[in-house]
Order: sequence, then structure tokens, then C-alpha cells
Amino acid sequence: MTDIKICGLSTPETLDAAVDAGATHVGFVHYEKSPRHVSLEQAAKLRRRVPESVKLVLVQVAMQPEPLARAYEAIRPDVIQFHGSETPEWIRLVRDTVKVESWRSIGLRSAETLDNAKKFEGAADRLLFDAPAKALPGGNGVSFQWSLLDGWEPFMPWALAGGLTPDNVGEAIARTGAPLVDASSGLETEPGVKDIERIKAFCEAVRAADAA
Ligand SMILES: O=C(O)c1ccccc1NCC(=O)[C@H](O)[C@H](O)COP(=O)(O)O
Repeated sequence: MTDIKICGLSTPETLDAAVDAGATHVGFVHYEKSPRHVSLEQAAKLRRRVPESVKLVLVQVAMQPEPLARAYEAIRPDVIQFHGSETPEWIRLVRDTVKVESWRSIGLRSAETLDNAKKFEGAADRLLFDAPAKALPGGNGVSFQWSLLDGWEPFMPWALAGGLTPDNVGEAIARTGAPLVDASSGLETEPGVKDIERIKAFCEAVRAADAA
């Protein structure tokens, strides 16, 4: 079964909807420039609603050590997503210090970017292939060329992100064989406002693709 991450959740209602619809991962974005930013206080409150069976992903962008440690203490995520220019050394250090699963997002622009991702082997636990950064480092609702993954042989766990919607996720899974899909903008009515019906439709589309 394909794992499902619903990212950029910021209200109890949409968080509960994602959990009820079968998300395996839920993401909170802690990045002030994002329309999906949640404060540590909000995130800590929302965190209590996440059942043990669902993994909570803290999405952050190149946070400095002290704020990152504070965020970790407040939220106790199951996963930290590194969505900036973080080096393999930094990710390894954080992972080994707090013993938390770590994902590195990679903005896939070319075959060369895919080759460069190799340097995160042994440092991150999963690669998250996303579209290249635009106005924001992530969460731009734009797909990259899935053909870049044609013939790619995974050397570590990975996930697919970038412009996924209820309408295209089935094709994305069939085309790439992604073991985990991650969506945010495609489930919104406006930036930062998640739509419960789209969350449900996305999870149903993933399950339909699994059954096909
Ligand atoms: O969502 C944001 O605003 C954001 C800001 C800064 C870094 C990452 C961010 N989001 C990450 C994600 O939502 C997903 O991991 C991924 O980028 C998919 O986004 P989308 O294309 O919107 O589905």
C-alpha cells in the first residue's frame, strides 16, 4: 500500500479529516514565510490529536540548532523534513542527536540533481522528490517531470511530492511506483486553506491506484 502524507495541516478539522481518510503521515509546516505556518504553540496543541498509528512530520527550512531543538521539544515529531539547503552532515548530526527519522527534500530539476541526491545516503532516512523551489522552498503546487525518475533505481526509501492532486496522483503512482505520496497545495481552496473533501478524494484516489 502506498503511504500518504497530507502536508501543511493547520486546523483540528482538517487534521482529523486526514487521519480519518487514511493518511499515514501528517505534516506541519513551521516556517514563518509560509501561508501554512503553524506556531510551536499551535503545533503542540494539534500534535495531541495525532494518533500513534500516524506519523507526524515537522517540515522546516534550514532552522538553526537552538530553534530546531525548541521545535523538536515542543512538537515531538516522528519525522523531521529538511526542506532547505541542509547538508548531509547536518542532517546526520540532528538524526543522531535526537534519534528522529529524517527526510531530505530534493527539488528535482535534472538527471544531475538526481545523481547528487546520492550524497544523502546514510545521512537521511528518506529522499522526498519535489519540484524545484519557487516562491517557497516547497508547497508550491507544481509538479516536476516524472520522467526524470524513469529507470532510476532507488538506493534508499523515497517519496514523491510536488503538485499532486486527487486527479493526478493515480497516474503519478502508476508512472513512478512511488512508495509514499505527499500533497499540500492540491488539497486547498486557497493557499493555506485545506479542503476536507479534497483530502478525502486524494486518499481515495491513492487507494484506487493501489487496487488497480
Ligand atoms: O507548504 C509550504 O508552505 C512549505 C514551505 C516551505 C517548505 C516546505 C513547504 N511544504 C512542503 C510540502 O508541502 C510538501 O512536502 C511538498 O512540497 C508538496 O507541496 P505541494 O506541491 O504544495 O503539494
